[in-house]
Amino acid sequence: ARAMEYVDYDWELSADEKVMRDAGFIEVHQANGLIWVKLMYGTTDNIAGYDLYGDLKRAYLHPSAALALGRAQRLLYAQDSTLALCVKDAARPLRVQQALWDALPDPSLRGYLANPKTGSLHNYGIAVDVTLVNARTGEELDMGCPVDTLDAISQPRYEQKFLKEGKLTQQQLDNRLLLRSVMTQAGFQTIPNEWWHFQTMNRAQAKQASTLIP
Ligand SMILES: C[C@@H](N)C(=O)N[C@H](C)C(=O)O
Ligand SMILES: [Zn+2]
Repeated sequence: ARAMEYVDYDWELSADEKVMRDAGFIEVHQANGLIWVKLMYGTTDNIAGYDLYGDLKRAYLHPSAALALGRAQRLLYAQDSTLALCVKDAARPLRVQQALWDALPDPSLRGYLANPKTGSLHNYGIAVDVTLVNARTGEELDMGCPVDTLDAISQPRYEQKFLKEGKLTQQQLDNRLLLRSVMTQAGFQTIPNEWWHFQTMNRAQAKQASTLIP
């Protein structure tokens, strides 16, 4: 056997990525290479206002969510090949969940974030925050508000009301509905508070099936 076959590529992975890989998580581009990834907590443009990820640059998910995301991208491509999914967050270490919780300006906003005491499905690699982009340029479609807008305008349960009040346009709602359609057909569940958040199982199932990333 040639020496190259024994090269260990661990040095390419950050400490978080090694933990995620050892937990059996899959990097989303292995599920589908057309998916865009722009991890919002790896920039300063997020609800905490600082970079929470450092050298964690790639998006990982538990296989149930990674494979479903690959299916969603294929469904989207079949429907409109000019669009692509864009992952804004995927597996998220628990310490980042705590940092987000601590950075929330107002306790009344905690409906938009899972309590780190119980853990988020993101901490198990079971949840993904995702939007639609132009497949060529990566420009995000108008969903009526950006991902992680901590306001009622983000909540799918109020969309019809906001449409009637003129606070959401039909095009913005159609964009959300297209995203929701491909994600749910692919096997994801929605939540009532956030148009961008999707998950493949509940917390009890996640505790059985997956690993909490510390
Ligand atoms: C903060 C937002 N991106 C998010 O992920 N919220 C859900 C509810 C979570 O923390 O699991
Ligand atoms: Zn989420």
